[in-house]
Amino acid sequence: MRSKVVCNCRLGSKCRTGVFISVPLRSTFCVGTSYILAVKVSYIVAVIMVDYKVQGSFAILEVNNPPVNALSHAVRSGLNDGIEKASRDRNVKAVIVCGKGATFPAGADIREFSKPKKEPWLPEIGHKMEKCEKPVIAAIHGTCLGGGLEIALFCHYRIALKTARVGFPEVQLGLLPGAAGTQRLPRVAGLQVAMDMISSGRHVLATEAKKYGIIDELCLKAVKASVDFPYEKGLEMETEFFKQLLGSGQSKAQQYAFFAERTIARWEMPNGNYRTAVAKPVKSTAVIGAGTMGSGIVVCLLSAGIPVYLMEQNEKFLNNGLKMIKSIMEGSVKLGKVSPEVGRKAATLLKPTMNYNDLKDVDLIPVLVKTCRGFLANRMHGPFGTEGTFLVEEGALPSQVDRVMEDFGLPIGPFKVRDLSGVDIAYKIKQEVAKLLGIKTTLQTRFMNGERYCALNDRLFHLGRLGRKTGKGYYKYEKAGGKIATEDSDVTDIIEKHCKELGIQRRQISSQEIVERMMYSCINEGFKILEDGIAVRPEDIDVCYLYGFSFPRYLGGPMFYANQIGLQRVYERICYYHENFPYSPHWVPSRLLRKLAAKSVPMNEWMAYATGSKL
Ligand SMILES: CCCCCCCCCCCCC[C@H](O)CC(=O)SCCNC(=O)CCNC(=O)[C@H](O)C(C)(C)COP(=O)(O)OP(=O)(O)OC[C@H]1O[C@@H](n2cnc3c(N)ncnc32)[C@H](O)[C@@H]1OP(=O)(O)O
Repeated sequence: MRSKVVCNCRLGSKCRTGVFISVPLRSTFCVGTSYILAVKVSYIVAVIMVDYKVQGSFAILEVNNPPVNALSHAVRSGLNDGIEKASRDRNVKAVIVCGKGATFPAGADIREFSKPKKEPWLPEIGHKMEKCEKPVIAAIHGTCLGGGLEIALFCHYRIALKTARVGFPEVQLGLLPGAAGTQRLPRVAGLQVAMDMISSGRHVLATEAKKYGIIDELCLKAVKASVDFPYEKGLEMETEFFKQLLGSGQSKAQQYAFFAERTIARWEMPNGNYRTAVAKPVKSTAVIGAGTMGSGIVVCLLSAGIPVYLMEQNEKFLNNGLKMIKSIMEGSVKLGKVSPEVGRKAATLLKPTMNYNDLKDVDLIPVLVKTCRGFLANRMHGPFGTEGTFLVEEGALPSQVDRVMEDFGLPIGPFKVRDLSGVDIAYKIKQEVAKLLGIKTTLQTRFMNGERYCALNDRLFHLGRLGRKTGKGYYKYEKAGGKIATEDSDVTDIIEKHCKELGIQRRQISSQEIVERMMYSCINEGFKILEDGIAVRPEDIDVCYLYGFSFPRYLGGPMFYANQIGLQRVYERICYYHENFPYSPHWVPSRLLRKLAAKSVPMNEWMAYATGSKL
């Protein structure tokens, strides 16, 4: 006589599933519940992530791997077993593949990319589905992405909810679809649609996707193979390209960026955290100051459909700000960043004023903090800007520095940025510091408060070269307010005159030195920021750079970039520059970096050394 089995699923003794898995010393679970059998003893006994059910003459393979049903090894094994079982079962006439909960599988399990690879592979499972003599139907809802879409493309039929989204976002991870997507999508949707979907990834603007040169090229080659070669050969080529990309630093950085964005959302503060925080409705706002930053904030608020007062004391500045906002909003509509409707509505939501009384009932006034050292982004970017100017003083030209940094991956070089934000802004910030220190600078000043000082920017300011707005700054422009930067021999003359007056011997400066001095100086500051507890993890800094400075995603962020270079190397170069430039405090090596470099600490353990005890 069989003893009665009590199942540990939600139904307990009422469970009538009849197929059980025993977990030694612990429990018994039925197959087909929504439970994932992961036993928290020293080993995992069984993991079921595809529920197999037969309803009438349909076998249902329901992927059950919350939250996004990623195609982990356990899911792949479940799908593989499921399709074999359904093929054998005489009562089954058709097979449905679907996802439980929020979505159809949203792709391969990205976390597994950095682990030892385990069969069965997706293409193998897909081919089993395709060869199955019974119709296999993908029932799609939610986000059917990457490997999920590839599975769907292997099925004989695809049905989807109207609200479902499909796509190949691999490009955002520095990859291409690796389970026949590049071969099957063109056959289903045509070459043009396939190329567009694969190279844009749908989640990125096409303009950004263009930056992923190598991926574009491999995507193109793989998709082209779908027309030039038989399916098997095309598949072989796709696998080869996928492996190449998976091993690339670019893909690793993009995978890191994906998880970093999610990690930083789990913030903790002394008074609460991301779970306990409650959003307050914001119905009206005000921004004080119609300069570049204020106008930028207004644009963000208007794009989110929030009414905003723009407050300025000076009418001319107010009108300039309004013009700038109008032009940015129009540009955003043109680029498809905001819808034409939002663009039209923006005009009604924006209320210019010169009267503080208008602001008395608004819910929110963003505060622009004016501190010289800054908190995170500005503090790290300080050395970056300073080193740029020093490089020019020593022998580089602004256009050379910009070109090198743009080649490195920045969307716009530091001197073009300075022309954009205004040479006068940089000048006034320096003057405020000098005033605080009780120092009066001249064009001959080389040290301020014991630190190296470069007065080149001051020279441009005094010559009225304030940047784009005056039609000339570090570059010349087609007109005041123009956007086309052209090298200007007058700037070279100004730099040479400056060096001659101060007795500075100019020298050839290599691209490597430019990248190192620009990047390592701000990375060093980044480690000091971690040391000071201003950022709680390197991901905070990296995401700040990805969004705040459009740092190239394929480098992950400055801290990830440092990790990829190797902390030992970065530390050595910082020490070298510290020796050569002892009057620049940003080259004093971070203690945290020294410790991490000496012990080769992996990035996910850095913060254990930042808390003081190990420092
Ligand atoms: C060397 C030998 C090699 C041999 C190779 C030969 C065989 C080749 C086989 C290759 C197979 C390739 C298959 C395929 O082509 C490649 C891929 O599929 S890559 C993955 C593509 N998919 C994606 O990039 C989707 C990423 N996810 C999202 O965009 C979003 O998460 C979402 C699905 C739109 C949902 O968004 P939200 O609702 O906002 O939820 P979150 O984003 O917050 O996510 C919730 C939670 O889930 C985690 N997560 C999401 N997606 C994945 C994933 N694909 N893998 C792992 N984890 C994922 C996310 O991190 C969140 O968790 P948290 O980080 O908060 O803990």
